[in-house]
Amino acid sequence: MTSQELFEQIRSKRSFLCVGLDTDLKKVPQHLLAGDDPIFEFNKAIIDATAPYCVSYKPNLAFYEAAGTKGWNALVKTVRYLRGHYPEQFIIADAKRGDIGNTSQMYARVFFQEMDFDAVTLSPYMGSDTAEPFYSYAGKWAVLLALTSNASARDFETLKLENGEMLYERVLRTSMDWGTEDNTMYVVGATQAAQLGSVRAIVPDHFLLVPGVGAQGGSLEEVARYGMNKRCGLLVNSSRGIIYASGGRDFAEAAGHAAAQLQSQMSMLLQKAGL
Ligand SMILES: O=c1ccn([C@@H]2O[C@H](COP(=O)(O)O)[C@@H](O)[C@H]2O)c(=O)[nH]1
Repeated sequence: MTSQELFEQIRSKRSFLCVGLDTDLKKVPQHLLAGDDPIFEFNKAIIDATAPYCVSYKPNLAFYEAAGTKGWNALVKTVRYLRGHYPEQFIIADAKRGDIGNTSQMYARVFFQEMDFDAVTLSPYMGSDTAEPFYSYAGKWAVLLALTSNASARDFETLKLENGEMLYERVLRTSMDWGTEDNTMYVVGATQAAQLGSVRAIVPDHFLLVPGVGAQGGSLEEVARYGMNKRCGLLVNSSRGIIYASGGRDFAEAAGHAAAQLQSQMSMLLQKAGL
């Protein structure tokens, strides 16, 4: 998918919502646990309930890997289900990978060839050769961690370098030449909205993946105010706030309701920006 196609999806659905599929067996409603594949059944119900209100899904790999072989199989089925039933959705593997070149080639093959994700999150800190293999797949995206949503982001990401720029700013400046606006996105936490102006000064046209609204307390309005560009340029993720809106039999309906509420706010923000 190109950035223009993603923008067209955002405009037509009046939403820049990315639903996080952080499916934890301990939080899956009791009545699903007796089935053969509770993780997939949970995801399928969440997807069917939320798809009208979002343009993207982001399974976080940790939740699937933690469930072993069953978790991995459920992830494969989830991606296939999305591709088969909702081909317009942009699917992000939140895997935070990145390793020496030949190992990164294997990661790229898993996520882009074996599983057909659109994008993978990467840690850029080992340098350009760790991201390069991901760029050899046409139409696929690298989503580089820039300024993350957690409080300890300040341990390294906001450290000042010798010329006064912060480390995450150097990451943006250096890595913007690794790819293009059609295959590179950056992760910036919603809890870091005050820094979005500096981010946009460096990467005005790139898409940003913004986690941290909902459970982490980030403000959607502030993210839009400081981060939106002329083609929206934002995918705002919410995971727990949507998929665990209810822990009962009505979990999917409640998730649909939570997603619809965010979509309605996003629609107003898009309108306000003239998009
Ligand atoms: O800076 C980051 C990078 C990734 N994440 C991930 O996004 C979701 C957020 O989940 P919520 O339940 O909506 O808080 C989760 O998968 C994180 O690992 C992030 O939060 N911050």
